[in-house]
Parts: sequence; structure tokens; C-alpha cells
Amino acid sequence: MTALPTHRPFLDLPPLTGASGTVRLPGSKSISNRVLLLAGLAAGTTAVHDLLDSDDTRVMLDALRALGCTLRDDGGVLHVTGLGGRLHVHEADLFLGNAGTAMRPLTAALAVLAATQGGSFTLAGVPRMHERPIGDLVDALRPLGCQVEDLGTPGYPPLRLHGTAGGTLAVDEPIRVRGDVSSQFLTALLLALPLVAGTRDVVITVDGELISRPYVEITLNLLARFGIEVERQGWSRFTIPAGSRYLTPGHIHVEGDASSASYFVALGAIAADGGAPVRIEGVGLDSIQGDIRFVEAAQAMGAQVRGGPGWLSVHRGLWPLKAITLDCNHIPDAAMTLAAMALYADGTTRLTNIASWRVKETDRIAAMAAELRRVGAVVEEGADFIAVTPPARDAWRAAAVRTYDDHRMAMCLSLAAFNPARVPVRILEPHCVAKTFPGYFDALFGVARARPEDVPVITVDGPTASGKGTLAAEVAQALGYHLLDSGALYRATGLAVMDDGVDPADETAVARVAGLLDLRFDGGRCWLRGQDVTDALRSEQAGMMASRVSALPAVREALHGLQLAFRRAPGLVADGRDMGTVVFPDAELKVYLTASAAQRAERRHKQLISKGISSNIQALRADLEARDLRDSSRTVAPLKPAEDALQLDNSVLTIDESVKRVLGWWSERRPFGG
Ligand SMILES: Nc1ncnc2c1ncn2[C@@H]1O[C@H](COP(=O)(O)OP(=O)(O)O)[C@@H](O)[C@H]1O
Ligand SMILES: Nc1ccn([C@H]2C[C@H](O)[C@@H](COP(=O)(O)OP(=O)(O)O)O2)c(=O)n1
Repeated sequence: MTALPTHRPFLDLPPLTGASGTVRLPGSKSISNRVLLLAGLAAGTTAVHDLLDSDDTRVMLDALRALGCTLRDDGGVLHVTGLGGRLHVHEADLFLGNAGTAMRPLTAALAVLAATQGGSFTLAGVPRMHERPIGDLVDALRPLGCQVEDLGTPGYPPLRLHGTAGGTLAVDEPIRVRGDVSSQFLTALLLALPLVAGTRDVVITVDGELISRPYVEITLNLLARFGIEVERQGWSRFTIPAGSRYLTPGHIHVEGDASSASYFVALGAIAADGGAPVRIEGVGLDSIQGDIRFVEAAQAMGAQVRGGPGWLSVHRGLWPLKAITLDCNHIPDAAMTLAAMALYADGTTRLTNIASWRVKETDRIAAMAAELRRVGAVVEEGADFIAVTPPARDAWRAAAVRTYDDHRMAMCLSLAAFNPARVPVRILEPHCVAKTFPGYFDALFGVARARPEDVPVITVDGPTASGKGTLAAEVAQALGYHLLDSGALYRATGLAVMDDGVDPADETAVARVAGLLDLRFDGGRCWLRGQDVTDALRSEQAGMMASRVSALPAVREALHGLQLAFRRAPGLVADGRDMGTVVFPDAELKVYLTASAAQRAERRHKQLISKGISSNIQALRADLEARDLRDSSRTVAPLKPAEDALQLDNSVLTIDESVKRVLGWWSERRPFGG
């Protein structure tokens, strides 16, 4: 399962220039939550493969668990043992975050179950969820005899669903539901009403024009996988046949999220060339998700797309992209990505029939208009349309864009980083992507390229035990940047030299070892020639040996390219002795960190004790002073502050205070203000 992204207030994207390579998509949110509910209602155990791990699926899983379903994760396959249509738990308070795909169907299912088997359930979410309408669903449920109590504003969550055992529902007449605000109300009824289709057909009729039909198709498709063959007359009448029962298919595979694919289709159209396209795996032209038709819209704007079952391959065709006018009713979520592609079009792109955007995670029409204007676009918005005219080249602005706790805002706006003006983009509250795509930014940086000179670098140089490593790691973590512990490269060279029995004074031989260093950093551990050397690297012996071999010019030369390769989007924090003076002379911020020798000896002493290594503080101090002397008196790349470095003596500062100081300096240098 994917790790959730760290909550950080912002993530800065450097200007990006190209993209190529493969992205493996996480599972579809719409399919995941429907499958979970169906598996939870069915009898028996369903093995769910490739389930999306995200905020929205997590709240659904928590709800199923609270209702008495058994969930077992077996090496990435989730085994769900369902209720078999019988309530195991008759009272529960469920928190459903901002997941419409959990709130709507659970409301319908629990209303029906409480009304027939007795129970009391409250369903609540985050404040935004309490602004998202559910009245049309409640209006469909109440005439059946379901007791739905508004706990806040009528027509909006939170709700309480209750009833007494032995109740029956009035399902002889067709059940009417409005289809023109959200198709999720119809989906919710379709998923829940098989529970009461024992002895007679249950008919649902839709009032008004049904929007977002592709999502209803997903519902019908998945119901069929669970043994329920709904008969459909056009898009206005749906019949659940008498005797319908949820039957687990045993195993079910969740395909990749077609809406998530849209960002990478767009990326390919904007930034990949034919020789090295962006390949998307997990969803393909055979997808059951309506948003796969985003591909046609992207093609209309100029994307070159090939695809097959479970894959797509995209590169740039027309450039600039072609502005289009499109009715987006069939791709409500993915259409947002067209608004971002419009930044690179040859005129005004007009997306129409998108009124449903206004009742999603946020008012997406207003939010998109405001944020695209912030980067420099000219945007017109109406009740159900948005029209985007790209910024002229010199009108692009380095903007801090808001994301409104809306994953799609964050993912769409990241595409603004490909601007021709080479200005960076700051994404505020970027962790909102966890709603559907926790690894989005890693996936983006995995395929997107930046010019090295556009990738920001912060250097932290200074003597041993001044706290460089600690400070650099914390700053990198706060900014979401990569980390280069350059000392580790010299230490690893030292270890390899000792291993091979090479004379540390033989410059050519040591440089050869450095040039062939087989070193890998992974999950906070370090591997040398396939062996975990994380602890060995930190030994004082490795430090001393590193200090010796690092004085050899040929060794420094051999490690130079390796260090430069760490400069990758979104940014780098590099610690060492010569990061600011030699390796990254153009770094935007250079910090020279010092502390008194007494402080440093004491810190190292404590550090060693905490690792269970005994040491003598006097000897440590003598060693570190010897190392300072050698590091600063060598002829090549000696330890000294870069001319433009900011000095920070942290003798009397805590780690937190040092980190705050450096982040403060950094924010002053960024072009975003504040
Ligand atoms: N500002 C600070 N105040 C107190 N202790 C610190 C501070 N910065 C770092 N330390 C501690 O000092 C020790 C050495 O820090 P480290 O980051 O390993 O130094 P370096 O990379 O410069 O050799 C660590 O145990 C760390 O927790
Ligand atoms: N950029 C660098 C980093 C380290 N070195 C050398 C000099 C140092 O004494 C050793 C070990 O560095 P490291 O940063 O790991 O050591 P400390 O954690 O500061 O004790 O490597 C260097 O010459 N240039």
C-alpha cells in the first residue's frame, strides 16, 4: 500500500520542460468504492486486487469495518467478507471525510437496511461534505418508508438513518430520483435496492436529464459482476429483477483510474516527443470508465495517443495545442484537465455543460477560474461553463496556487509548470492529492524533466558534527526536495577502499574505486555493492577514512558527476563541505553551518551513546579538530564558506530553530511572496 504524502504547506514545482517514461496508475476511485460496498453487502469473501489506497477508499474501509465486515490484507490483495445482506451491527457513527462515493451509496444502503432490519446510523463528513447536496437521494428514499433525519441543514449531510426490525419498504411503485444534479444518487439506489428485490422487481425512474451517464454504466457493470443484471430502458428507467442477490465474483480486479490518467495524457500531449512518449499503465482503451473518453478530447487538442488493453502511450502532436469548444457532460472530472491543457492552446478553449463542477469537492468552476488567472490566463466563467485563454509568454507569473482541498485542482495546476516563461509554480496544500492519487507528485517527477539549472538547490556546508545532516534532512523533508548527503559518497569510498585493501594514499587506485562506486539510497538506508552499509557509514573510522580520501583531487573529480545527478525536480538540499563552493556554485541558498568545537564534540558523543557506541568526549574533540584541520587546509575544495553563503552558528539553537531560520531565508528568496 502506498505511503500517504506528508502534510506540507506547499510544494514548489520548478519549470518543467519535457516528459517521458512509464507511469503505473493507482486504482480507480469510482470502481474501488463501488466494489467495496458490493463486496461488503454480498455473502462470502471477495478478493479485491489493485484497490486504490487513498483517503476516499480509507473512509469506506473504515465504514465497512464498523459495520462488521471482515477485511484482511494479504500482500496487497484485500479480502472482504461481506454481510450477506444482514446487518451485523445495528448502531454506528460513520465518518466519511469528503468522499461522495462513500456518502451517497452508504446512505442508501443503510437507510434500506435500518428500515427493514432495525438500526440507527449517523453519517457525517468534513465541513465541505456538509455543503454537498444529498437531498435528491433523501427525497427518493423517504417515500419508500426510510427514516432519514437531517442533523444539519436539510438536504445535506450529516444524516441519521433509522428504523425498526421487520419494517417493509414501499417498492411496488417505481422509485423516482432526480438525475440532473449528480448521477451518484441513482448509483446509490442501484447499489442498495437489490437488498429489497426479493419477491418483486424494483423499478427506478429518473426525473430530468441524467448527467454523468458513464458513471452509471460503471455501476451497472459492477452490479453485473456481483450477480445483479439490471435492465435498463434508455437512461430513464432501470429494473432490478425480482430475486436479485449479491453474489461475490470471488476475485475482482480494480482497473487504474481513468480520471487520474488524464494528467499524464495531458503531460504527454504537452511535453513528450514521439521518440520517447509517456506510457500509462493500468488503464487502456478497453476501460469501463467514462473518463477514458478524455483521450478523444485530448486528441482533439492535438495529443497523439495510441493504446490497447490496460495501456496508453501519448506524445505531442499539434503544438501549440488546438483550442476547442467541448460539451463535457460525458467526462465531468477529467474535463478539468482540459482547462489546464488550455494554458498551452492557440486560442480560447471553452468547456460547457459543467454545472456539476460547482457541487464537487469545491466549486470547481470558480476555483479553476481563480487559479488559472493567478498564473496569468484570462478566464471567463458562467453557471455551467469556463473559457480559458492562455497567458501571453510574458504574462506568465510565478504563482502560489490554491487547491481548495481538491485533489484535481492540485493535479491540474501542476501542469502549469511546463510554461514557456520558465517560472516555477507553488502548489499550496499539495497533500490533497491523497484523495485519489497519493503518489501523484512522485509519479509526475518520475516522468517529467527539468533543466538542471532550473532545479533549486540549497547547500549546507560546515565542519563535522555541526548538524548539517540533520538540518539538511529536515529542510528537504519540509520542502519535499531530494537530499544529497555528499559525505556518504566519500564515506562509502572509504569503506570500499578498506574492503579492497587499496592503499588510501594511492590517488589513482582510490579514484578508480570512487568512479565505480555501486551505491544505492533507498528508504533511508544505504547499500554499497548490494550490502546495507547504513550503520557502517556512520562509524568514526569511515569518517576519518572519508576525510583522507576526500583530500585527493582525482577522487573528488570521480564523484562530481554522481553528485550533480542528484539535482532533480522538484529540488535538492545538499550537505557537505564544498556543496556551495564547488559542486553547486549557482545554488539559490547557501548555508554555512557552524557550532563551537565543544558543542560539536558533545553532540557527537550523545549521538554515539544513543546508538549504544561508547566514546570518549576528549578523544572525539581531538578527532574532530584534526578532521576540521585536514578538511579546511587541503588544496582542493577545502572546507570554507562560499562568498555568498549565509553563516549560521547553531551552538545555542535547537534543531527546530535552525530549520526555521533556514526555511525563513528560503522563503525570502522564492518568487512567490509571503
Ligand atoms: N542545532 C542543534 N542543536 C543540538 N543538537 C543538534 C543540532 N543540530 C544537530 N544536532 C545533533 O548533533 C548531532 C550531529 O549532527 P549531524 O547532523 O550528524 O552533523 P553533521 O552532519 O554536521 O556531521 C546529531 O545527533 C544531531 O541530532
Ligand atoms: N562534500 C564533502 C562531504 C564530505 N567530505 C569529506 C570530509 C569529511 O570529513 C568526510 C565525511 O563527511 P560527512 O559529511 O559524512 O561527515 P560529518 O557527518 O560531517 O562528520 O568526507 C568532503 O570532503 N566533501
